[in-house]
Amino acid sequence: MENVSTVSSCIFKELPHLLESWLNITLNITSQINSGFVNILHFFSGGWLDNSFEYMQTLGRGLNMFSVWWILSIVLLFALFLHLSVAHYPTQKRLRAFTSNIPGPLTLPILGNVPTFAACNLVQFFQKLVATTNKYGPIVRFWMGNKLYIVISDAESIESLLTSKAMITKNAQVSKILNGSGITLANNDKWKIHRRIISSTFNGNVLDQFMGSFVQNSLVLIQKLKSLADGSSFNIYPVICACTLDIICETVTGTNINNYMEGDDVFMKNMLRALEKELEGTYKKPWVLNEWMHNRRKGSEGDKETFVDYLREFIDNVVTEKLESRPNGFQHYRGNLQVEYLQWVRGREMCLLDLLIQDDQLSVEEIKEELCTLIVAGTKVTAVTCCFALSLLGVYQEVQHRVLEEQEKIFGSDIHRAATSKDLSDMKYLEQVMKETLRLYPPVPFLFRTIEEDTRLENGYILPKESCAVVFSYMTHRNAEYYPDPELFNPERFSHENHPYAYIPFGGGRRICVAYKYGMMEAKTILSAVIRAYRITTPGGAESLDRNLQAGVLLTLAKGFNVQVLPRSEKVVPSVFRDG
Ligand code: HEM
Repeated sequence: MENVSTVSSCIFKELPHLLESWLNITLNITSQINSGFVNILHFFSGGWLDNSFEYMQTLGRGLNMFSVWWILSIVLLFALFLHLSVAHYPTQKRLRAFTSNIPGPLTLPILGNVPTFAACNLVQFFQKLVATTNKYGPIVRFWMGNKLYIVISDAESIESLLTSKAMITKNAQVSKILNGSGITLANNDKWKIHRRIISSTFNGNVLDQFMGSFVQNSLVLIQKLKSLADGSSFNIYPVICACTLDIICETVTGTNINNYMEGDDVFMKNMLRALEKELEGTYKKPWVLNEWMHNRRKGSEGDKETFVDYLREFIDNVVTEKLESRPNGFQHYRGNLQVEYLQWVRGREMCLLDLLIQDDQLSVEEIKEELCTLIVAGTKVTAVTCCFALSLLGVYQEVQHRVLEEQEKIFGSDIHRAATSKDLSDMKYLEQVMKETLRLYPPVPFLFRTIEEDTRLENGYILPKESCAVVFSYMTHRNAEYYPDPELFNPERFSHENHPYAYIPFGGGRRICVAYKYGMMEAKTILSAVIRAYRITTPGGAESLDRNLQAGVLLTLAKGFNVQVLPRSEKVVPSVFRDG
């Protein structure tokens, strides 16, 4: 009885919000009634509804199917409303009490702000989120169903959040999306141990050894671009992504995935598609947070499944081969063979897998899990970084010219010489260009954290336990307080110090990107090779970037990274490839 009265008083309070949101949702249901809604019902029912509809159609001869949909939708919504009101009311009440002073858009009970975003594609979603954050300020709350998200974009709050010892848990939703538990997703104790091991393997000496792979695969990229360099516009993202995939597979497992797949590009295609739309799923369908729903949904995600299956198969085979080809065979793994193993490995080019085996702290399964994680975490994000940088250089020709001048100064007459790690450290201006690119377009625009205990921020707001904090780095990076004239692409702006948490393209605190040095070196090597060989132009100009920004797990461009590429001169294309 008490529940019923508190629920009704809550509804009364929210009545104005309800009316506004109901209008939104009505429009949505109407527009999607013949496609999305049928799919959802079919998904829930596992097929029985198909038969029932045929039966209903017969029964309802003369009855308009549209009204049958309406009746069904109202009954379902009402049942859902009742169930969620009763089941989640105590938690909701607590969360609302804590966040009543946090600004945010009007919400509908049960659905919260879902209707605001439900009809959006990823570009519109991103634009709405930016507009809402601009309107409400550096801390904004959103209700997505019964889940509370608090979006934060000021450096002080971000610092207290990311450096907090209590809050290192990544959001459960992201874990479900990636279906994994490597260090990107693992929490607490497991994360601490694995993080320490992986970080120690990405040291300076090892990164120097990876230069060979960075350079070699960049040359393959230059060769691939040759057939596309006729001045016509094309999407450079898949070509760059193939390069970063080769690099990461080679440096992590010691095997070139292209050779392994023998030219089968299904893996690559699935990888480009996989995970792209995941965030859209999260904000449009908050019910995927539910364990049972998630398990039912898994089967329908063909691209992701295929990609992860391929990757796991690749890693299984590579690891088994590696262990079997070691001097004393697989059965001696975890024995005291480090010295002997090290001597064997030293005669060859080292990869991360060698180092993890040598380190002897992770089990074979754990090693496989981490390799998979690193490949997923490291491929697209570096490709997106390179693509944004090339697109910006294509817009700002004078900046591109300065980058080329710096390259010519470093490489002199031997412009095709393989870059070394010393060359990379001399590329100061290119580094500024990359930093400015990552400021304007951070490839990971959101960092999700589950709040495990009530936490007061510097500005007095409280992040309540069980809510999800979202660091919106894109907005932080475009805050005029930290970056005067923030929309301007100005590589020189990095000459002075700023608040450390006002620049977070690699995250920050304890979960800062474990491979940011690797990522910077790899991207620099690729960009240096491309700029030495080709002149880039971005046909749509700067507006074509901002207009098409879309936020999934990564920040990308909805219509692709379209550029025009022309060889600088015959002499600039490496001679080994001239007749290729
Ligand atoms: C320019 C390229 C890159 C950018 C912008 C980038 C960005 C990021 C960001 C923002 C995070 C933090 C996510 C969070 O706090 O929720 C992160 C974490 C991570 N990144 Fe990167 N990354 C890059 C390259 C790479 C590469 C090449 C690898 C693999 C070789 C990699 C592996 C990881 C891993 C494993 C984590 C999880 C660390 C943890 O949770 O302890 N990243 N990255």
